[in-house]
Amino acid sequence: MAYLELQNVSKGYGPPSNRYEVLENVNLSIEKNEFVAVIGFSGSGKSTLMSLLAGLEKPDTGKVILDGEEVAQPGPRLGIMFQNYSLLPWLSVAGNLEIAVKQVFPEMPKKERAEYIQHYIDMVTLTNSEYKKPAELSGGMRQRLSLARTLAMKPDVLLLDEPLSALDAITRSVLQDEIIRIWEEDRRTVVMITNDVDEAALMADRIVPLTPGPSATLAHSYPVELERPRDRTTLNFNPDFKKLRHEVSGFLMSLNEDAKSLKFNNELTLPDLQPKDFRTHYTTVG
Ligand SMILES: Nc1ncnc2c1ncn2[C@@H]1O[C@H](COP(=O)(O)OP(=O)(O)OP(=O)(O)O)[C@@H](O)[C@H]1O
Repeated sequence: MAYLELQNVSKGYGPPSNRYEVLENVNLSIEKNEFVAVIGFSGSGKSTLMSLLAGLEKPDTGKVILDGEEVAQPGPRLGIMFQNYSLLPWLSVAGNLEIAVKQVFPEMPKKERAEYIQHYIDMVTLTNSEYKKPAELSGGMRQRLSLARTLAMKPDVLLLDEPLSALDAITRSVLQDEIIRIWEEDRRTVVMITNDVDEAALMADRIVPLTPGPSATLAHSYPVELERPRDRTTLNFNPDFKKLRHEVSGFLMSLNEDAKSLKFNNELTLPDLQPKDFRTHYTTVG
């Protein structure tokens, strides 16, 4: 039996007269300890998919199942890292971590908690920024803090919504390795959204494209059968990696073409009416 599952999930927004169907009939089965990368276009419904997995949104139809039980609300087993960071603005870097750690590990002694928090601050290279508030951090620093907070809570399932998108290439590589290390050591289950095929192939066991919206759905999976540990420096020369990248990118490009032609076909045809020349019908007053 799958560990985490989306069963025929559909979700839309708006009243029936003006409904926007974001996701339609989405099915996904994830094994325990699996690392799945979902890749898709902007606005296709990736964050909506994450919110459904996290129990923050309810599907209109279908079910989300974790470990045999329906996910009805958010809980500590499902840790989501949002794209918009959702940090508490009145708390420092350390404070944002502390409130999360206290919530999940209320019994942890104070000294151990301080060390634990420092470990995560160092991991995401925010050392010496412990007392800064979120408003004093750059976008990338906020993203790293948000990642540290999600990782420190040690949820069974890590739901990462484009966790590394705002980072420079070097920090991005460091944190990619860190996420892989945590996933391997702690044997978590990970669902990560990314728009980067190379990142997905480097990190995941499986890549699942999301088709463009409206009514987006998950396409067939691409298993990533590259040996671990994966070395980013040699991966570019690996024929299996090149083949996978070519296949996934080609599929995404074909989806994009389909989406464009869909939009073209959806263009409104206006009625063939000629405007009346009002001057010939009405005389002006005065
Ligand atoms: N609460 C909401 N109410 C109404 N429409 C919504 C709501 N949340 C999302 N949408 C719409 O659903 C669609 C998908 O949004 P979503 O944020 O899930 O996409 P995304 O793939 O994560 O986008 P991006 O890549 O730009 O972050 C968009 O058209 C968006 O406007």
